[in-house]
Amino acid sequence: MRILVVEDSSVAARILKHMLTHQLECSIDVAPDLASAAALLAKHDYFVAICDLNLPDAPGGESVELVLGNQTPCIVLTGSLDAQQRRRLLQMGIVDYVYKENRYSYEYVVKLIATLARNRHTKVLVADDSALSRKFVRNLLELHLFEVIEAENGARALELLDAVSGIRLLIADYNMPGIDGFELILRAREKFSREEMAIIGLSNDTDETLTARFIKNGANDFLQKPFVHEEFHCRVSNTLESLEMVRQLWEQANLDYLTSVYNRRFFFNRFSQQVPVLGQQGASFSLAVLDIDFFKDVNDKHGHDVGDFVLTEFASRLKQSLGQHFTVARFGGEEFVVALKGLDGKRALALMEGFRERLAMEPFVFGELELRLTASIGIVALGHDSEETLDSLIKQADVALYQAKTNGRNRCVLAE
Ligand SMILES: Nc1nc2c(ncn2[C@@H]2O[C@H](COP(=O)(O)OP(=O)(O)OP(=O)(O)O)[C@@H](O)[C@H]2O)c(=O)[nH]1
Repeated sequence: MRILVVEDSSVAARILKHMLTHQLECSIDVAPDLASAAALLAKHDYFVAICDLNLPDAPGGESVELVLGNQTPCIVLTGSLDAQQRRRLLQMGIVDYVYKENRYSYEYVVKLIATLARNRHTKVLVADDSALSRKFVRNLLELHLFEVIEAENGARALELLDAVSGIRLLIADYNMPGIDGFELILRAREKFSREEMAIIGLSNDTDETLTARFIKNGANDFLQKPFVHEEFHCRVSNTLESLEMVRQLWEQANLDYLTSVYNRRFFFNRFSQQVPVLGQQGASFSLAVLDIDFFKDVNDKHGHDVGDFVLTEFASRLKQSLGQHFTVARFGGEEFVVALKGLDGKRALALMEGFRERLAMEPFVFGELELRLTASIGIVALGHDSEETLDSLIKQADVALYQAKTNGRNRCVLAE
């Protein structure tokens, strides 16, 4: 990521350069005047430019015109701004303006650029029956580099939520024919939790109970139309920041810290209620417990770093070959578990045999080191009309695993 700082004060430019390079992965060019800014813009593509409004050879904000004319997103740095200048800059299409007041101003700039970099990969769905209103919201979102998708009514928004993966924010207008904003939010929340997608409601209705109703229906925030540029962006970025925090908390609670596959807690939450139901239904379900052979030797001979690498690589191979269809978890140490929903014992055994064989053939490479490793695997299938629980299945798979170990390791054993 390359950033242009157009700033005649060498102190301000130095502070910005220091903060940006330390906190973001980027390279910085500094232009102390308009002429050098023009030369740099002609030479490089910039992710964003930070522009001082008054330069010695451009006292009237010409640097902003130059940057925007070059299709580069522009953040304005200024000592002061009157209402007219503010309106003019926003109309010109700057990303934001920041007062050069104290170090927090510079921190704000760094945070804003980090947010812009994230926004490029963030999909936002705008559902509004008014084409004008949709365009206005789209323009504001695109200024902050979001990927925008539009829906002209609630039904279309629901279709798009199904068809397009990874939508992180839904902005829903209240007054829409057919499915209105409330119903859209209720139905969207049936599919997407608060960890997966944030929702902001919009309305030009003056009913003062709307905010509470939107939020009670599952929205994260609400904006009354007409709203100003700054309020819109603050609400959107606060909402997405909370979404990110919730996601991080969820990951800390449910993913294994070393390998990033699911942890024991997630696995039990997902399957302890499902297993008895599947048993009563007579559905096919198997469970495999995997344990790397002689893993202690890896730690003892090559150190914990290599041991950690082996665990991470093992988890990644397991996830790559099975994770798309089945749930892979690390229960602790070098023990992994896979829930094979839809597979009876015979098919589960064939699948795990395939994984075991590939594992044994492909060495683990860590720098100069090449390690040939194998795993022992215990498998159990849920019996028809059984009254099994997840705990009892794990115990049986553990017994099968023990047999695999005592029979010579590097093998799969299916529990009788
Ligand atoms: N590097 C690393 N080692 C771990 C971690 N968790 C557990 N271990 C080590 O894993 C080893 C487990 O070894 P054992 O259970 O004795 O089994 P083994 O050497 O794999 O032998 P078999 O299972 O009988 O083939 C122990 O040395 C633990 O210290 C971890 O997160 N990182």
